[in-house]
Amino acid sequence: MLTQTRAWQRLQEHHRQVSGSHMRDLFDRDDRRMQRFSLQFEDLLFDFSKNRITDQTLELLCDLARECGLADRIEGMFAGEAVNCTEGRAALHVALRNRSNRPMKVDGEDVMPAVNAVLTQMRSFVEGVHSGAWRGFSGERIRDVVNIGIGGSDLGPRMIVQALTPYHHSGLKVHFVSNIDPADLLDTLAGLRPETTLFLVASKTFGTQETLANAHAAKDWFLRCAGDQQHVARHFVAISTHRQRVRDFGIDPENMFTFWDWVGGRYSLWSAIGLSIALAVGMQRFEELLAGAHAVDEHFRSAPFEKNLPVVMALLGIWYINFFGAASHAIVPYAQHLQRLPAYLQQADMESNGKTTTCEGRAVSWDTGPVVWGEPGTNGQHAFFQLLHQGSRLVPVDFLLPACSHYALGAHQDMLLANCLAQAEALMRGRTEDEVRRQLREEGLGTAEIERLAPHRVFPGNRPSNLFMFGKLAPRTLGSLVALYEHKIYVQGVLWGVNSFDQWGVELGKKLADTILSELQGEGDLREHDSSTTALIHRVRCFPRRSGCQSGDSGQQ
Ligand SMILES: O=P(O)(O)OC[C@H]1O[C@](O)(CO)[C@@H](O)[C@@H]1O
Repeated sequence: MLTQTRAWQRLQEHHRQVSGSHMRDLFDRDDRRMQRFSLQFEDLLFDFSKNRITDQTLELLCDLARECGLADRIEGMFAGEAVNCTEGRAALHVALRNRSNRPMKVDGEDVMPAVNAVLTQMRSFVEGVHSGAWRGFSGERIRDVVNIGIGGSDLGPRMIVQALTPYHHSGLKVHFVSNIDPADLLDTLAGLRPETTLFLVASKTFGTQETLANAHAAKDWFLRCAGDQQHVARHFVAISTHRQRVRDFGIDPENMFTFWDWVGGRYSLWSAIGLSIALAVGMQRFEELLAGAHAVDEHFRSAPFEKNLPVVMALLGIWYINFFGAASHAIVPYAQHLQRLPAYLQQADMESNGKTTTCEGRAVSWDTGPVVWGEPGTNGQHAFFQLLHQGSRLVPVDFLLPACSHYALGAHQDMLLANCLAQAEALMRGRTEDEVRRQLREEGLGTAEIERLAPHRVFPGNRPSNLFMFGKLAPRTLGSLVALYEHKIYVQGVLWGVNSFDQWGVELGKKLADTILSELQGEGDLREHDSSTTALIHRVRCFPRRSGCQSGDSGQQ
């Protein structure tokens, strides 16, 4: 039991001792604080000095990890053990980026030959599309790629493709369609020509309602132009673990890129699910992404906990969630191209650790995964930073900051950097009442006005943040960053005792949606629902939307 470990008890005591201290004083007392609480990994600097920690905090947190058997659990994951305890599966996404090519085994079988074979298949496909050897049915080159997938079959590739915009292959645009809202597919298709469009149907299970419905609609759109079913082969490829369902859909298994059940959906961007990435930036860049992640895997496996980036990231999170009661964690990249990183990490973290049952089937009596959210800076400063600075809740923040831009535009990048550093400093240091009064006096305000305004202009500070700084956002760096977060999530799952690799919590809603869908489309009696759901279904049935929308009266179909 986590809460009965010796380290946990000592951390509780330690929390009582240090929770009253202010980071401002910790910095003032120790001008080497940044050096002591930062780690360098290749191009990445991880500054975690602006946290409410001392040397002892870190020691005790590492003790907690040791008492929870973290070292064995890390090895277990790399050894292909069934760490996904409810589904009896390995979670071996690290094999997908195992650039050392050392054997990695699942059920006694080395998976590397199969992993390498798919990479070879991806390379030849990507080269074919880029060179124009792979053409559409009319003989024209492929100009647009549409990835149809959702959740892990969308968020990772979408985030990476956007993050690597400066590396995009000219002449090819990659689009993503995920939502079952007809607007998503129709808006995307509106600008495309079937003759020059390639669809990637990305679904681990090939059974996801939204993806299949969108893929069928895309195929209808394509066939309305191409006519002949045999042309589908030049325009539709599947990425899945499920060969039969791919065949049933009408995609030749020749055009299928496979992966395996030991790859979790939200950990799958490194697999063939990353085909959209490889098409966007080329296979070499994709392999650089894998290499960056692999370097982190080696670090994660070998570095002592105190110097182990993902372990330290995870322990800091646990410190705030379990000892300070933090309920959420903000991800704020100061990089427009990392716009989708918060959404990606939302799934990675919340679908992994949004659980309250331990692997042994017991209810946890401690808090688990936080609400992960965020937006790029500086936009976020003008939206939610008010609450971060002066709100009643403690929200730890991760800042991600490329020191250099791929673009040159006046002083923009320096302004971006200055804003990020200023926010982190302000969150930490705050502004005392004395400082406020002094400033207001300097501004020439009278005593009464100072008294009135001072309480509003005090910043408590002592608000924790981590900061990742790196050079330009390059594929290798990005691969490392994503792998760091993946392992952070695993470490937290291990300490909380939950299975980070299943997602039973999304099943119930999916099942109910199937039932309600047939009720919306039928006229008969409803099954038993609560009075609210029943009334809402009846309300929907009354809307004239069905004839209008389904017949495509917008003219977009
Ligand atoms: O790749 P698939 O099988 O279509 O699943 C898509 C997503 O659906 C989920 O199962 C649940 O929403 C995710 O875990 C997964 O990434």
